[in-house]
Amino acid sequence: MLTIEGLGVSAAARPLLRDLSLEIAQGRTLALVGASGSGKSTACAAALGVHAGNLEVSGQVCLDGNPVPPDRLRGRVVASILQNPRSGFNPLRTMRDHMRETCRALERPWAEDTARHLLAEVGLEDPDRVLGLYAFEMSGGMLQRVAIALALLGGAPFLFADEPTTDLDLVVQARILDLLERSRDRARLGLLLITHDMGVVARLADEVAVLEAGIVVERGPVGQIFHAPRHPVTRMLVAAHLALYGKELPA
Ligand SMILES: Nc1ncnc2c1ncn2[C@@H]1O[C@H](COP(=O)(O)OP(=O)(O)OP(=O)(O)O)[C@@H](O)[C@H]1O
Repeated sequence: MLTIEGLGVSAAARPLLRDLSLEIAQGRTLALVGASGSGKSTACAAALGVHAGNLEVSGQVCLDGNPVPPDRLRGRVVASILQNPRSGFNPLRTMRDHMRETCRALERPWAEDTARHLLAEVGLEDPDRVLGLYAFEMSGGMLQRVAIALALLGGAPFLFADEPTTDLDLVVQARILDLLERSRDRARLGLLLITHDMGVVARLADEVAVLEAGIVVERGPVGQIFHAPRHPVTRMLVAAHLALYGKELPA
């Protein structure tokens, strides 16, 4: 069990996130949802110690009750898919170099077959060609998919995925959600899914926490969140989702 305990983030004494506590179990998906600017990405980055330098962070992340510093968490315990994938790639290195380096950093043997298989699983045709490409030769959606393959390559027991499917077309999106679901069910991956897309939440989440202005305002099992949302923000998110299907939230 991975627990985020009392995570607080502030910028120049302005609080962006207050006392966030979450539990992520292996084989389960916790969705952290909220409107744009509610603090979802800040929470994810701060929990992993990859936040901007001007932010002050308090709180801790524990694995089975034991605090783990962010540098020991990243990669080995928690893989991550963060927003803006292009910034995560070295322009002078090929995708093969990135995948090999990930294995080396995690002290895992480099297996090109596994890399190829994962690239095919995220829907990249011709994995051999992709392995030889540089970031500037690839679209944002392709890079997003390589970032997902890289996250799964290390075999960490937990994954923090910040809007993993946002820039992808619907066919690829469905494929990635299937892959995450399979990884969760077969490898017992514990997934923290950060999104504002309630369709993705409905598809993958077991539990949901709703963030507004850096505070969790509602949490519960996914069925309860969709069928009996209480907080106005939750109701707004669910109503917006239902409206896509021409449905309304009961009063
Ligand atoms: N380094 C920073 N310095 C100051 N304020 C910041 C910093 N990073 C984020 N913020 C502020 O924190 C708040 C939360 O931003 P965050 O990106 O976490 O929201 P979000 O819920 O992930 O939004 P989105 O869905 O649009 O990605 C915003 O008001 C943002 O302007």
